[in-house]
Amino acid sequence: MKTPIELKILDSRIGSEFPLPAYATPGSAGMDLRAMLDTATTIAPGETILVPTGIAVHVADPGLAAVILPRSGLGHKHGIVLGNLVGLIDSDYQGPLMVSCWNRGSEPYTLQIGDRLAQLVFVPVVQAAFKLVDEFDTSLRGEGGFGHSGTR
Ligand SMILES: O=c1ccn([C@H]2C[C@H](O)[C@@H](COP(=O)(O)OP(=O)(O)OP(=O)(O)O)O2)c(=O)[nH]1
Ligand SMILES: [Mg+2]
Repeated sequence: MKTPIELKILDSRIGSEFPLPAYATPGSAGMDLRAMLDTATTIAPGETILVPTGIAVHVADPGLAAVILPRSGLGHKHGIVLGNLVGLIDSDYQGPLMVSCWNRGSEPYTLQIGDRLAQLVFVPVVQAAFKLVDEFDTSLRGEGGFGHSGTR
C-alpha cells in the first residue's frame, strides 16, 4: 500500500519526454530524479551546481519527510554526489525540488538533459519535544563515543 504524495509538474518535459519519478522495482526504496537542464552541462572537478528536477512535492504529513540521496554508481564511479551530502525535504516545503550536484572527482562530468542524477526516498519522522533534566538515568555507554570502543 503506497502513500499518496502530491506532486506538481514544473517542467512539461516531465510526463512527456521523461517519465515521472517511479520505483524501478517492487523493492526499490528510492525513485530517481532527473536533471531537467536547458542544455547538457559539464561539472568541473570540485564544482557544485544546482540542478532543477522539474517537479515539486508537498509531503504535507509532519510524520514524513523526503531525503535526496546520491546514486551509488554516479558517486562511486564518477564522483558525482550531493553538495549538501544529503538533501532533506521538509513536509511543508512546496517549492521546486532541487539537487545540489557536486563533482568531488578529478575528471569533468557532463550531465545530459534528463539524466537520472539522484534519488528521492520518503522516510518516517518523529518530531521530538525536549524535556529538560539535570541528570540522565545511567546507560551502558554513558558518555563514551567517537570511537571509544575501538575498531576490533
Ligand atoms: O537537496 C535539497 C535540500 C533541500 N531542498 C528544499 C526542501 C527543503 O525543505 C528546503 C530547505 O532545506 P533545508 O532546511 O535543508 O535548508 P536550509 O538551508 O536550512 O534552508 P531553510 O532556511 O529554507 O530551511 O529546501 C531541496 O529542494 N533540495
Ligand atoms: Mg532549514
